[in-house]
Amino acid sequence: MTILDRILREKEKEIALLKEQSFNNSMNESKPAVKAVQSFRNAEHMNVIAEIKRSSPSKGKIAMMVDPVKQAKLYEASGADAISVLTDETFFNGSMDDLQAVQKAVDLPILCKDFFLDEVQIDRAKAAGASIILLIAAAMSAAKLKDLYQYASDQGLEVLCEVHNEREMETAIDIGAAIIGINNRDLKTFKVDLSTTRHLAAMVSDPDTVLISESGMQTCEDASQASKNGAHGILVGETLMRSSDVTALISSLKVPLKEGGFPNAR
Ligand SMILES: O=C(O)c1ccccc1NCC(=O)[C@H](O)[C@H](O)COP(=O)(O)O
Repeated sequence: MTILDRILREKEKEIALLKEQSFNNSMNESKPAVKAVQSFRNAEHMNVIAEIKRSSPSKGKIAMMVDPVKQAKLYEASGADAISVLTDETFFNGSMDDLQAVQKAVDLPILCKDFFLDEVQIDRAKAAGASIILLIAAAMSAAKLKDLYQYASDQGLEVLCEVHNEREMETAIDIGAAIIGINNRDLKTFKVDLSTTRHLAAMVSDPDTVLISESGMQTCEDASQASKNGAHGILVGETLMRSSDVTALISSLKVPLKEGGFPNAR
């Protein structure tokens, strides 16, 4: 059984519990929905989605003692364009409370980075203040991906549709995903290969698609490579969490965006 299988099995239990509880959607005081990530394509510099990540299955403990609000404020002050909050408790030591606290503290769009398999999780993320959710193509059938994508869009949320291989990219394109995240980390083997972005970005021909290169980003050279490959944004977790100078790091990652977008969009 792969780590992704194990995570998804836990999620099924979490979903069953969520359905037993009833949380009050009307308590949501989230800011008005704006298509923030979709506007990434108009930027001149690389958009940085800075992640709050205490630990991970691949790296173990990263920053267990982090204060998510302090870290989020630092990200915002340093020029991050959005904040990703890992909300899974079992495998990443995150929580929905983290997301809610971060959302109240900053004005940036907030990505709820979790393993979504059901509408009830989308409702909960929205209620906590997320403006973007993640849908992982490897986690579900194409039909389910399409349904959850539609559901989240109907709720006014943006969707980062994550792919890791050609088949998943074809599915994301087929369902009309407006924002596609290319994960350089194979969620089954944990191997990180930044050339995944180059390889899969070449399949995209719709100039309106926003591409995000996810995982393994460490240096401005990595960000430049992602830009050259057509990414409009990068999602950075561990490197930022371990950095002693977040401001300098984010500034260095905001490299110029390649004119004309990704290779096939010309
Ligand atoms: O990071 C992991 O070990 C991991 C394992 C299994 C599923 C998902 C995982 N990570 C979630 C992410 O997508 C990353 O946190 C995100 O892309 C940032 O990656 P990094 O900059 O390498 O921390």
